[in-house]
Amino acid sequence: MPRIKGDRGIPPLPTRHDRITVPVWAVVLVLVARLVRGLVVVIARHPVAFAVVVGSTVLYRRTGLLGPGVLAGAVVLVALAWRLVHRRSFDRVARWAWGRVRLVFVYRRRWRAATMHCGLAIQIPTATGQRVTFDEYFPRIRTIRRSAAVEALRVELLPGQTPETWAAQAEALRHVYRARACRVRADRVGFVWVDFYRRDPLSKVVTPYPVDRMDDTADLENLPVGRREDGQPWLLRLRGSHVLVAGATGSGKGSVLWSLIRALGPAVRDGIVELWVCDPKGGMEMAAGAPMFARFAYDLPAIADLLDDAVERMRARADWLRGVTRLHVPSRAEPLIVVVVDEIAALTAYVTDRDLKRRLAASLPLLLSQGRAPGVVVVAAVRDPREETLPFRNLFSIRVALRLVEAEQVDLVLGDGAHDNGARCEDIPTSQQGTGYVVEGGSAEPIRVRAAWPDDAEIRWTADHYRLPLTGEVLDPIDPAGLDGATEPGRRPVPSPIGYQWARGWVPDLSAFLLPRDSR
Ligand SMILES: Nc1ncnc2c1ncn2[C@@H]1O[C@H](COP(=O)(O)OP(=O)(O)OP(=O)(O)O)[C@@H](O)[C@H]1O
Repeated sequence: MPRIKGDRGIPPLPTRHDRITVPVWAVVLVLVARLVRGLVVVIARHPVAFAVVVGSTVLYRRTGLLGPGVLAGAVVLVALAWRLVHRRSFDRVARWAWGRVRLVFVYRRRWRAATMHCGLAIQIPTATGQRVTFDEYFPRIRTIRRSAAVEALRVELLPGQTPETWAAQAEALRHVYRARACRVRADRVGFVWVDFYRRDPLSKVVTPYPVDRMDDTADLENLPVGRREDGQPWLLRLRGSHVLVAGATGSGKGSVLWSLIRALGPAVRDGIVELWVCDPKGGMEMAAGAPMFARFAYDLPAIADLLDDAVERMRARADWLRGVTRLHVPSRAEPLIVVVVDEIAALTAYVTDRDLKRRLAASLPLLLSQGRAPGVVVVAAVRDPREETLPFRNLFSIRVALRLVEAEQVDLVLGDGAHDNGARCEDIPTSQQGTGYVVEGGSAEPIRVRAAWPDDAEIRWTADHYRLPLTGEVLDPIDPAGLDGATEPGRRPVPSPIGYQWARGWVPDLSAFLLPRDSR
């Protein structure tokens, strides 16, 4: 109901203004001033283009067609030489230049109409005595960034707009600019990035990345496991994160796990990562990587033991690190323990033995809630992400949703609103295995990714090339001054004739006979 006795002023009524006579010289002066202002703005916005136009015109006037022709030839030759000598810098500049061209001739050309028809421009009616006109305000494109797959516009929001206002119009903008997909990302306050995806770099199988040169702990925060929709590598931050991969049967969960294991190869070989692998599906899926695994269990009792040991190790480490650091630094003496579980639902929902069920129900949530800081992280795959099968899925900080059967499952895996934000996992074609969406560290925006596909030969090569050190190495005793390389008190260096880590995993666990009790 409109208020009748409010404190708001009465809106101005349209009135007919007095007719004012303006001298011709004043009109001409205003027009010239506007022209000069427009010219200055164009020069300020496009200095390079302006310089090129002026330079070419001057050259043409002085030399005829010869001058510009020679100049163009010289430019082409220099560009070719540059491309041959330093392809990377050439590509960067070429991308920038082509981006400017696209900005002027594609985006700016249709920008006013696009934003007006999508409701992203603002019209304020102004009435005079004779007619009603509108003051129009258009959002400004501040910059463009271009890669092989995506063109991103940084846009300044108009008053009253939020990133959600723009996200709601992403589909309409996609059609205006004939893009394959359009997504909106929030930038710093007052700005958004509007990403127009042109090519789909995920339509083809992604070949595994070279990982040979990864020998630094920093790499554990940037493990290349596939490709992102913008064509960049999909880098996974494993140190300090638990990872959940959900997907229907045949969606390619295995390729995510194997790409991750493969990326960890150099760290496994160097002893700064230990893989503790549980395959409740009988061991067939993961057995090929056994030479890399510090522990490998494929029946429920063994898996329960493995998880109990992981909890014990986590607690001991947490006691030792308390007050020293907030996040464990992996070292050869105290490696990052990566507990890989293929089909975690087999440990949470399908266990019938009451004792095992109790042990598993205790150890898994403990690892997930407390393991991050002391360097015991869990990477798990699941087919059915419902509450009944995976009650603690929110404890995973990185969640990947591959092809899913129902749209409702998307928000279960990636968090509320992910489906509305573009994660259409139910629409992923069955032929695009390994493709999905990832949400990291509480970000609301799902990123479309595809895992690399290491085939059987590649997995065999990886397992062989990055197998565990076979000879037990005598590790330095505790170094109280430095954390890196320090040994946890109570865990002593392990000399072993057959290789300590090897003995604890694939072949029967001989540590019970070989090692003193406190070092197990
Ligand atoms: N990233 C990928 N790129 C291309 N093809 C893939 C990819 N991942 C998997 N595939 C193909 O899809 C098939 C099924 O993959 P995978 O076994 O990893 O699925 P899954 O989700 O683990 O299935 P399940 O739930 O039955 O274990 C593979 O045999 C392979 O042919």
